[in-house]
Parts: sequence; structure tokens; C-alpha cells
Amino acid sequence: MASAIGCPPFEFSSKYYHESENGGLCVRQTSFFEGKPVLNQGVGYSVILGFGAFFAVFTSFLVWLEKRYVGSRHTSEWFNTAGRSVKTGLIASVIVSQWTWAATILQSSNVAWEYGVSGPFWYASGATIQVLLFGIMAIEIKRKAPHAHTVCEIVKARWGTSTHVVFLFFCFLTNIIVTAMLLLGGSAVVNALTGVNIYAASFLIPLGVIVYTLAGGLKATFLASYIHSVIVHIVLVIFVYLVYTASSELGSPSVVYNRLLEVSSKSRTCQDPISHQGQSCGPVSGNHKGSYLTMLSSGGLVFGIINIVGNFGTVFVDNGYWVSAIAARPSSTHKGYLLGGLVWFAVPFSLATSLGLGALALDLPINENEASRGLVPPATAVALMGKGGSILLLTMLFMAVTSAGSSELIAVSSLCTYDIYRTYINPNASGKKILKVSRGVVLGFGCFMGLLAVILNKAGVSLGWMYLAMGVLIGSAVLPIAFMLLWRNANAIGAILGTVLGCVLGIITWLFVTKIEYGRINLDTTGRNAPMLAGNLVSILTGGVIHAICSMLWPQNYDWSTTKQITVVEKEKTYLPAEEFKEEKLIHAKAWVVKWGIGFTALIVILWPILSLPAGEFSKGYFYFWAVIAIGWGTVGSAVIIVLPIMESWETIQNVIMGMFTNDRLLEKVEELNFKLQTIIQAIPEAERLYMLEKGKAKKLEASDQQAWPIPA
Ligand SMILES: NC(N)=O
Repeated sequence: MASAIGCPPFEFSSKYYHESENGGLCVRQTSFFEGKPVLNQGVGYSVILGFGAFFAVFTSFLVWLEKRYVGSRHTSEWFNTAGRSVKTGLIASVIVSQWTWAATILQSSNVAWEYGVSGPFWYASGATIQVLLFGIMAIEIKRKAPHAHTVCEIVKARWGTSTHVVFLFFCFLTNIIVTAMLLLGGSAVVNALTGVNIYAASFLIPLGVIVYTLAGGLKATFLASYIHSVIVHIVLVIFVYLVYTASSELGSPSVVYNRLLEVSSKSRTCQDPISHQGQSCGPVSGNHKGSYLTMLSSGGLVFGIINIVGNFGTVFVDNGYWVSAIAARPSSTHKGYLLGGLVWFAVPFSLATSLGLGALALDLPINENEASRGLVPPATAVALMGKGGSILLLTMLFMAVTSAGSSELIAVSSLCTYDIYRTYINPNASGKKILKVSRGVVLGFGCFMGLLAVILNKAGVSLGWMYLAMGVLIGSAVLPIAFMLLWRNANAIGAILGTVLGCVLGIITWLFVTKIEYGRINLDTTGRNAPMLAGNLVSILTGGVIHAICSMLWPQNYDWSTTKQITVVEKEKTYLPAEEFKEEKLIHAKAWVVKWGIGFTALIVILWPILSLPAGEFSKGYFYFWAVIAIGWGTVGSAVIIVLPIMESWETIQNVIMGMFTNDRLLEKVEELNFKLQTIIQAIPEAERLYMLEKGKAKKLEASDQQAWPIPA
């Protein structure tokens, strides 16, 4: 039971308090980790290097199996687009792992620790809607630029060289920001939990990723992403159930609820040394009744708005999402993005509702510096499970950082290859040359990733600061990039002016508000909510408004003819039915994703928060319901993302297993025969037409046979 002035204030957190030697004062531990790692360095190096090596070998092996037994040809097109035939489940799983950053795991719990229940909600909803809405762009790529490899290729085809250069700059900036956040979060947690040198961690984490991305390109990152997603979701489910059902310290929504009321109670004494500046203690400023159990939180809402703006930038301006859309088969694109978004919602929401609120409910002595470095969830994991918890958290984080990192590698590699090398240096580059350049960039950017993290760590930039600042820097490019595929009158000059001026005005506003509010400009003051909110909003809105005004004054009236003329490097034989590419089908898919994408967006950023406002400070029953949603969403989402890709690819998996256990020589012959036939078909287009015709007839015959002679149950 809590005591207002006793020491310790709560029995359940007594180990974090002691009485001072001289005056009998109650002293709270100044930080949770106290600079002492929970695990030894050997474990840290084993996780980084062991998992890195395992995934490098295993993923390369999977790619080899696919080449050998499924017959994929490893051309430059395949390296950069995975054959443009990836199905819904795998696309959804790729989106989930690509969008699960270190920040998703760490920063979401940080905002739970700062604002209570509203933090995880705003983190999750404010970063899900971009993925849902990007489904619209994804289907538009299929309609308007079916052979593109990157977003900037489309920019160049529509608006020319100057705009191309501007957007290349913003796309690279996005990749650099995302990569920096991955490594800042990853290296901070590895360092805090294992004591591995933070600079060594920054260089070693990307190592395994570079190897498998080099070996297998986009398909390798997709396969690895699936495995990473599975691991992330298994650990997620373990933590959620631990906090709300299994742990002896918490173990039920009711205990968490009572503890959250106790730790924020008005009667709690929070003066130094019973609690220190920057630690959670007593009522929360800006929250209704100072409670952690309310959606009426001004801090939570401001974070939510900044989160929405910043994440529009890191989806729409990150070439990685365009590459995934390009890789998807047309009938899977929109469904993959919608499913991916809905499943991803659970990662920050369920995890931070468990580990973030868990940190508060355990009254952990986490300080502000630890929280902004992303150390809230590791602290809860350690408090609840000891070393086991830290290993699980470390594993989850490593999976998130490496899979999102590999997607960034491919995103940068395809920009350098197609938008710089093929566009400005060697327009007639052969497939072999393109492949070589792609691999060179993967290696180069992989090494640069490590260097970047070292520089940022040295400069004292934290994950939390970077996360809030990203929208100021790249938000201005969001609306112009969306207009590119959605608005025929959007023009080039507006795109350039909007993007550049929006960014400059966003930065000026950000610094100006910092100066006015806090009197000085430094990493601490620029990272506060008010300047970040102002900078983020000015950047995204000015970018869009300037582009819209210019386009209304000088409309382009474009018909997407030049974007449709973007060419592939090697003509690949597609195994997809012609039906997949039909305009009516794509328009139908677009209507579907517009309806569901906008519908779910309205549900999770407008309806849900509005409906939860009348609850004020949650009652125990309301919190129970909230926790059940977090547990249920996490469980169902995890099941879907683990099982669906396997179900969809079951035939391919069977083929590979059969191939592995049957006569290799026979397979080699079939492969050779297949290759010869492909060559003949490519040389004689008429042969392909006849083949498709016969195949269609055979399918129809088979279907009618089945109707006439149904197979008995
Ligand atoms: N991907 C994010 N915003 O966690």
C-alpha cells in the first residue's frame, strides 16, 4: 500500500529506494540501469554476430533454394523488384517488418511512460494510417508506372531533371534519417543491456544485413523480413501476456490499473531525493486529473500530431515503400498494405500498453535520459524477467533493426542504381552492370550506416529527438509526392517550390519557436513538443499548399504517358495471368483500398479517440476492455502475419521440399528445358499468345470437369 512520506513509498518498488546514511532521508535510485549492463559483453557480441551470421547464411540459402527449385533467374530486375509478383501475405509481413523500427519498440513505450494510455494509442494510430493510405499510391503505381523501379524514376518521367534532383535529395535524406534512428536505438539498447561499446555495436549490427542483401537483393530481404516478423511477433505476444496475465509482479489489468492510480496519486511526495528531476512521479502534467489512465492528455495529443506528420514523411518519401509496392503482384498490392498496416498497429499499441505502462506500474526509477534513449521497454523486461527478459528484448530489437535496415539498403541501392547510374551515367547499362552497381551501393551504404550512427552518438542526438524532428525535415515532400500520382494538374515548379520552401520554412519555424519559448537553441530545447509541433505542421502544410497553388495557376494536365514508358532493363517472363494487369481490375482495387484505407483511417484517428474521451479517467472496467483490445489485437495480428505467408506459398514450399528430395539431375534437365522454352517464347511472341490461349482453355476444361464430377467430401 502506498504511504505518502514513508520509505519506500510503495512496497512493490522498495528495491529502488534506500534510506540515506546521514539524515534518514528516503532516496530513490537515480536511474534504472545505473550504467551497469544486465548481460555480459559475450552475450551482446553473440547476439549481434551470431544472429547476423545465421541470417546471412540462412537467407542466402533460401534464395539459393528458390533459384534452384522454383526457377527464379537472378537478374538485376529480380534483385531490385523481386519479380513484381509477391503475394499479399508476404507483402503484409514485409510492410510490418519494414515499418517496425527500433523506435516502434522503444519510443512507443517512452510515450506510454510520459503520457500513459494515450501514448501507445497515438504512436500506433498516428503511424498506421500512412501505411493504409499508401495502399492507394501502391495501386496507382501499377496503373500509371508499371515498369518503374523507384519513386524518383516516376518523378523524372513526369516532371523532368530539376524536380528529379530535388526529390532524390529528400528521398536520400529520409533513408539517412530512418537508418540513423534504427542504429541509434539499436546501439543504445545493446550498450545498456550488454555493455558492448556503442560504436562497435553501430558498426556490427548492419554487418549480417549487408551480407544477405548482397547475396539475394530484394527477395532476400523479403524472406528475412518474414522470419524477423515471426520472431518480433512471438516476443510481442510473450511480453503482452506476461504483463497482463502471467507475471507475479503485475499479471492482470486490475493490478496494472491500481498501480497506475497509486504512482500518479496527488498525495505522493516527489521532492528530491525521494524522486529526482525527470523521473516519473505523481500526477502527469497536461493529463486529465494528472492520471495515466486517460485519453484527455495534451502531451499525448501533441505527440500524436507530430507523429502523424513525421510518419507521412517516412512512408511516402521513403523509396523502400515504393519498392515494396513495385515488387507486389497487382492483385496483392492494396490488400498487402492494408493488412500490413492493421497488423503493425499491434506492435506499438500492444507492446507499449504492456511494457511502457508496465514500467510505470512497477515504479521503475527510469530517468529522462534513459527514456529518450529508448530504454523504457528493456527496463520493464529486465524488471519482470531478469536476464531472460533482456535477451528476449535484445532479440526482438535486433530483428527490427536488421529487417528495417535491409529495406533501407535496398531503397538506397535502387535509387543510386536507377536514378543516378542508369539515368545520368550509363543509360544503356546492361543487367549485369546494374546488378554490380546495386551490390556496390549495398556495401557502401551499409558501411556508411555504421559511420552515421557513430557521428550521431558523438553529437549526443537521441532516438527521441530524431523521431520528433523527422517530419520537419522531410514532411514538405509528402503532398507533392502524393500529387504526382493522384493529380493530373500538379506541376513541376510547384513540386520544387513546395518541397524546398516547405522544408526551409519548417526549420525556421521550429528554431524560431524554440528561441521564443525557451530563450536558447540546443538539442534539449529543440526537442520539446511545442517547437516540434510548429515545425512539423508548417513543413507538411506549406509544402502541399505551395504546390497546390502553383498547380492551380499553371496546371500541367498530364496523362501519365511518360511514366508508362519507363523501361525495364531485362525483359522478364511474367507468370502472372494477363487478368492481373487489366485496367478495370486495377480501378476496382483502387476503389477498394480508398474505401477501406480512408475508413480505417477515420476509425483509428478520429472515431476511436473521440469515443474514448467521455470516459475521462478510465474506470477499472474500461481499462480492462482497453487491455483486452491490446492483447487481442496483438494475438490475432501475430497469428495472421505468421500463418498467411506460409499458406499462400504452400505450393512453392512443397515444390522446394520435393526438389530437395528428388533427383537433382532430372531437375537440372527440366530447368534447362524450361530455359530453352522461355528463350523460344521470347523470340516468337505469337508462341506465347498461343500458349496462354491453350492454358486458359485447359483451365476452363478442368473447372467444368470438376463441376460435372465434384470430388466427394
Ligand atoms: N515506424 C514507426 N514510426 O515506428
